[in-house]
Amino acid sequence: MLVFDQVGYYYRRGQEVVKKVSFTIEKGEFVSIVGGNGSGKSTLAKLMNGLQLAKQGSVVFDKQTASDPDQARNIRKAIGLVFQNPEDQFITTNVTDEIVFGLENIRVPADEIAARVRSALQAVGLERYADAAPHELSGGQKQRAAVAAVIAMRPRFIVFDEATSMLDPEGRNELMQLMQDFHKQGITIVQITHHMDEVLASRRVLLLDQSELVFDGPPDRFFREVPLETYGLEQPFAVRIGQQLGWSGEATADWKGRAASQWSTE
Ligand SMILES: Nc1ncnc2c1ncn2[C@@H]1O[C@H](COP(=O)(O)OP(=O)(O)OP(=O)(O)O)[C@@H](O)[C@H]1O
Repeated sequence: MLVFDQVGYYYRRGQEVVKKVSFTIEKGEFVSIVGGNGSGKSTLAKLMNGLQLAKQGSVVFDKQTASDPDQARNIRKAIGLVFQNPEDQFITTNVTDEIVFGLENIRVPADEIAARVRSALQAVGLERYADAAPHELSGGQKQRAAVAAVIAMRPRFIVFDEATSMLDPEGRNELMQLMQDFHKQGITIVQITHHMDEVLASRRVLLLDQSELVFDGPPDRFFREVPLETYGLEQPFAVRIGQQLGWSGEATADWKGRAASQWSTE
């Protein structure tokens, strides 16, 4: 569905920030992308939806090639991006206008817009905040408004780029729950995260290190095989607590399972 083939990218010639990265993400997957600071995760997110174009290799989504400007427009419509700071995403002065702006941009017919706004607000639980200004919202609500603007465009695929990182625990939980809900509805989810607890909600982990893809596999293998500290990553909270309390690997594994089931779709 989304195919990266030997993708390379640099902002300045000679300083590659994505090096020969290849992977395929199938429809309906829930994937985490992790890696240390500056390893190239955000650049990868922008390459996914055609915001940036590969300098080497190719990015193809459902037979649309990102290097073709017309096809890139289709990719941008199909793949939504949610960023770290919802403040950066607000362009208008209230929640409804924000959603409408995106819909007009992709030329949704005028008679369809009101219904799309309603269902997007409902999806994120912000029906009562349709007329609110961004400063009237909490951090979590702002991020949910940003998600509403993306979901209203009916994307088939959403990339969350450290979207939980500025939220308090309640806001994080709400956003993780939304990701799970969208995933259940068949939307492909990619989350970029520094929180290893959040990785447990996904089914597959891609690890970037110094611009290269160095691991691609399920979370249980990731936590078993990858020396996280080497890559500037921390063990999930439950695992750290288990270690500090001197629990056995078995007990820790059990806690990992319980932490995962918090967000599990099964
Ligand atoms: N607009 C830009 N112009 C020049 N260099 C950039 C630009 N954006 C990112 N970089 C550089 O590209 C490299 C990869 O950055 P990127 O933001 O993709 O990494 P990241 O893994 O998302 O980092 P973090 O976890 O810190 O957000 C870094 O060295 C960064 O400084």
